[in-house]
Amino acid sequence: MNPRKKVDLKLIIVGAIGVGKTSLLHQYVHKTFYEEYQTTLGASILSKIIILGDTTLKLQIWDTGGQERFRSMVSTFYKGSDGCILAFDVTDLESFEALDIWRGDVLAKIVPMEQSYPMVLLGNKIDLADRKVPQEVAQGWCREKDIPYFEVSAKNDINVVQAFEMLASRALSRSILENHLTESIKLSPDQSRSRCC
Ligand SMILES: Nc1nc2c(ncn2[C@@H]2O[C@H](COP(=O)(O)OP(=O)(O)OP(=O)(O)O)[C@@H](O)[C@H]2O)c(=O)[nH]1
Repeated sequence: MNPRKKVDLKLIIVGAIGVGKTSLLHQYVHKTFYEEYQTTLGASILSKIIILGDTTLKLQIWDTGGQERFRSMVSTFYKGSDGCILAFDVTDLESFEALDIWRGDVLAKIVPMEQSYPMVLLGNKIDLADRKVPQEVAQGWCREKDIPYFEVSAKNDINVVQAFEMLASRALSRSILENHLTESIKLSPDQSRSRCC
């Protein structure tokens, strides 16, 4: 039997203050949820190992604070990431309206292959009654950008695993493609020599 391939991926979770980024990550990694709110100062990292097909993936997930005063500082953590979870709170219209800015900040740090950089959008807190952002509006935003959309609840553990693992799977495909391209570039000088001599 072939041993499983091992791949390390760096993922980030980004969005406005208080939308539930830390809660989503804790629900995904530790299956826990805390009602009390403790803002993230800068960034923190959690890891999780998962198996996708014939690959063991070590996910290193960077949780970034959504406070405006940290925006420029946290954007330095986006570099080298393999994929991004954008999050907003379905009961907080401002957090949805800020998504273009968060997305722009992330893409500004991603080189090369910006076009294929994997993102997913999570509309969190769907367990609450006072929704302000209709599902169709969020779906429309995603359709334009070709980003998958998940309605989630960190509190009730709705769709959390599905969303993280969709991103992990897309990030893995992109990383395989990038490695493949890098290998072909490394090979090409020898190949051209063997052709001419
Ligand atoms: N009802 C409900 N509350 C949630 C949910 N997710 C998070 N919360 C609450 O929302 C508050 C903020 O959650 P955090 O996970 O700290 O939010 P954050 O986006 O990491 O916040 P910053 O680090 O300040 O940017 C906390 O009181 C959480 O308990 C959810 O799915 N449903």
